[in-house]
Amino acid sequence: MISINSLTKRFGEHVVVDNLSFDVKPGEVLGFLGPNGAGKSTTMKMLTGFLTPDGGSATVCGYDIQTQTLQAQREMGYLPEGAPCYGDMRVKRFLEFIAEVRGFKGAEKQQRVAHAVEQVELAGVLNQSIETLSKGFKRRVGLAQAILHDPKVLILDEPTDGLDPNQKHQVRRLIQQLAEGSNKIVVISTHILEEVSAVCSRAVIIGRGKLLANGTPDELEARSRYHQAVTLELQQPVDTQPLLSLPGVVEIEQQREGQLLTVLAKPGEVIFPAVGELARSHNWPVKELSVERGRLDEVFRRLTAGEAA
Ligand SMILES: Nc1ncnc2c1ncn2[C@@H]1O[C@H](COP(=O)(O)OP(=O)(O)OP(=O)(O)O)[C@@H](O)[C@H]1O
Repeated sequence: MISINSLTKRFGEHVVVDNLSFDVKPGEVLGFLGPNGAGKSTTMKMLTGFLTPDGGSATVCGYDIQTQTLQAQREMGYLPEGAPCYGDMRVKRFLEFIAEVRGFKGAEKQQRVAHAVEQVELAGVLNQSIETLSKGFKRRVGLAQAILHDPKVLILDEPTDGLDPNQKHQVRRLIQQLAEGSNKIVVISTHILEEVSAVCSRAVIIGRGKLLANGTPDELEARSRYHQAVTLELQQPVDTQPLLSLPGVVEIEQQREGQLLTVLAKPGEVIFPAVGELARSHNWPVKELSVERGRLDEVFRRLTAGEAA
């Protein structure tokens, strides 16, 4: 369990993390979202004991990160933003070094390194120096050092940043595998909203260091103006006036010269059956009719509008 209570950080006059509180429970993959400069990395650095808060507190698996830093760090794996340092080290030696720092020796050290190498598929580059690796492989090395000691909590700062779509997919699959069936906690910071839908069980959105939203992807999507919106793909445009007369319909958006209609519902209203019935009774040339869960990107943009630092 992670518990963050009124965490605050200032750089000079600038309040970067502002009275931030939230919890993460075992088994959760938390997406930590916010625009550039929102304070995500700073929060993660405080949570992992690399930066001292100016106010508030955080506990990881019951250990206070300021007064029981080493115990808390033992429970955590941390992938900082960017690439791992020690660029001139070979991958295998770097991982052995991290295993030694984590207190492993002899056969267990070798076994830990081998297991992490297998999990993130690094076998092909073990004897290559880190600085000569591609960005994707550097991220994998970072992930391998974070999971070496099989921590209960993984803190990953933009784990897929700069990766190509295949590598993004692989890293997301790895995060899912790590979280699946275990009671681990994974916290990933990201600006990529598809990542939240793909891997996260909950998302926290911050802006200027303040909490703006905390909910499951479904709950956040339900806050979208497109929640329960009905999309009609038509062979030719139709008179949309009858749609606007339906109770529960608030607005219609038209694209492709009227051949794609998005019918927006009033909050709390379900309009799909009525829209379907209206299309049928008017014999509209409908190619496709679908209902939306909501758009996370629109919720994110609305919540964080004007929040970019
Ligand atoms: N050591 C520091 N000294 C002064 N200001 C800092 C320091 N570290 C971060 N900041 C400032 O704090 C703010 C938050 O930075 P942080 O890196 O936490 O944001 P972020 O949400 O992780 O952003 P991004 O998505 O761009 O990585 C920014 O305005 C940044 O310039």
